[in-house]
Amino acid sequence: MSGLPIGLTVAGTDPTGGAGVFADLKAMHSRGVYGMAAVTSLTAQNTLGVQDVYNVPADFIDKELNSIFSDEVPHAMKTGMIAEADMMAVIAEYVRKYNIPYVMDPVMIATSGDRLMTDRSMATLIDTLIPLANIVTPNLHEAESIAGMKIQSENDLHKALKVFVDDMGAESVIIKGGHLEGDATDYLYDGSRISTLSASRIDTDQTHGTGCTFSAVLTAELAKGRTIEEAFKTGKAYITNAIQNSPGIGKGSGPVNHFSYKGD
Ligand SMILES: Nc1ncnc2c1ncn2[C@@H]1O[C@H](COP(=O)(O)OP(=O)(O)OP(=O)(O)O)[C@@H](O)[C@H]1O
Ligand SMILES: Cc1ncc(COP(=O)(O)O)c(N)n1
Repeated sequence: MSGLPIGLTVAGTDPTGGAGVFADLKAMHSRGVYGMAAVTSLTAQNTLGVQDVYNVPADFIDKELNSIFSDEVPHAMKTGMIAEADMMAVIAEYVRKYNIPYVMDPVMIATSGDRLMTDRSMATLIDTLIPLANIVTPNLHEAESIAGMKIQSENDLHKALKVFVDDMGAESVIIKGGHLEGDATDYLYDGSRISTLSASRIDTDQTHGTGCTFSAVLTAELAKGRTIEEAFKTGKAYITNAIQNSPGIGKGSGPVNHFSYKGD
């Protein structure tokens, strides 16, 4: 039994380290959390886009997770890119069995526009993973696809938040406002109230992996035993700072700075 908090990410790779499991591990490390990673897909991608994807077979993902959980049970976990329904079913078994805090980032389309999840997996995502999640973290487009509605107003946004928790059974949801007009405002709903955190929009295209990084910080904070609300505050402060200090890597939409945030 480790004295160090342990966070697990179950997601795809980005060999340039801006998104996916490598970004998650950096974010967890910088929050003082020991990171573990089970890989769902290998991608050939960079800051310009996704060139190819190689899916890890579901039975091998099962072996990765069995290796981890039979040896040491992490204190919290997240999922990111999960391309296919059979992979989701395998991962859901471990979330159910070990019942550790679980952050579900429903990665569907990369910033570059490339698809990272098949359409036919949507029903499984809704039926098996979302009900197990302590926090679901869709961006605006993912929230529209999952809730099955257009979000064009504050009222729509409130309705969509409620679909995730009241109808689908997640403990809480954060709809991220990276793709809203105006300020970058994120909305948390926990079944009883809606709260928001806002940051001035930073005028930049250096946002590759913001969603992955944000959900990894939430996972790290839950691994330390923090509440959802505390994790949300840290996640928002961390990602705003990380975008502000982006290192300018690559020729396209570059990654954020995983090491610049120095808050508690
Ligand atoms: N230009 C920006 N200025 C300030 N905050 C931003 C900006 N873009 C995104 N964010 C913040 O970053 C976090 C991730 O939000 P976003 O909506 O970009 O998620 P995402 O689309 O899943 O990310 P990704 O780019 O990884 O797909 C949120 O807290 C959001 O408010
Ligand atoms: C392996 C992997 N997981 C997630 C994303 C989404 O991140 P982004 O939308 O910022 O490209 C990605 N590009 N690659």
